Amino acid sequence: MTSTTDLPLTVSGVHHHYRGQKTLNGIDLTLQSGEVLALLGPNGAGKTTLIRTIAGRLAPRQGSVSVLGNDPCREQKARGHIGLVPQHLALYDNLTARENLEVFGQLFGLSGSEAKARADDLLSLTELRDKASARVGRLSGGMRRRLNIAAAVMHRPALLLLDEPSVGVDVKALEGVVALIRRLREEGYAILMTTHDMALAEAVCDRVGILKAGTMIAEGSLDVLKVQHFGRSRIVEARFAEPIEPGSADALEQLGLEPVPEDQSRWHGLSETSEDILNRLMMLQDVPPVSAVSVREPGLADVYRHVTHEPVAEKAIA
Ligand SMILES: Nc1ncnc2c1ncn2[C@@H]1O[C@H](COP(=O)(O)OP(=O)(O)OP(=O)(O)O)[C@@H](O)[C@H]1O
Repeated sequence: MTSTTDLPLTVSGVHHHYRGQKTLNGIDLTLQSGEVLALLGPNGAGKTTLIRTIAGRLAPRQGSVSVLGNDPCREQKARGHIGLVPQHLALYDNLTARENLEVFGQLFGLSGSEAKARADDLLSLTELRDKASARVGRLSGGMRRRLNIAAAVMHRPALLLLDEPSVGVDVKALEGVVALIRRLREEGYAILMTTHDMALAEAVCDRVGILKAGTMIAEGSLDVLKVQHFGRSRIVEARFAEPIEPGSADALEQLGLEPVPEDQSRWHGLSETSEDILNRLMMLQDVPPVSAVSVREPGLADVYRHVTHEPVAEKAIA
């Protein structure tokens, strides 16, 4: 059996509150080396509070956090096992990419020559070699995000915490961030990231945790969560030419459909045998014309909507 001392992260019964308002309500979590866990949840769910607690920036009111057997709040040694990339990037804009990495290396206790060698390796890993001498202020959002991730692993921590790694990164540049997270996972980093971006989470995570009002309401691999919440059913979705008026909603609800929370012209429901529902949908009168229908396997966005009863963020897909 793996003990707490071997694991990059063990969170046990963590509670936190701000001025009497509960923000974390008994969180349990473990993370193995080479595993990526995406922490999802609506605004204010407690994701950043949990990341800050794990990083040792906030003390839990109750419960404990262990990083390779050390408490990040009390033991400096634990902080040496953690790399943190905050949502708002922490880089020196007037220094070059290479200089930034070297400065971070020295802050983490590497010697000058160690920091140089490690910066070289990480410039290659992040595909920023040709930008090594460029000032950070001149780099794109995606490049800066990759560089900040590199800075956070200069000292080879066991645990990497990424708070909203897609912020400031456009859709195309996100591929570079995805590739980097995958490479770091292959190198054995345990990675915990918060995100609102379902596509990013689906692309890189081994497990998902969904927080709502400080409670972990779902946790597991995406495959397990899909079976738990949808069994063998698939998602049937109809897109209408116009939003549905209240008077037409009954007919759709009788088919077992409900509006997609973030888009009232899309209605969806679960079905094991989709043909029947599709035929009945086409026969409906007094509803606007159907412009598209689809039948698909549930994805992370569907699991998220199902357990949180909240819309998925705009940028997310499906
Ligand atoms: N410094 C603070 N003082 C008081 N309340 C706070 C503080 N920081 C966060 N909170 C509250 O704690 C709760 C959890 O906030 P947190 O930032 O952890 O959520 P989040 O899931 O990261 O949200 P988002 O997705 O919007 O970043 C919220 O109700 C928030 O208002």
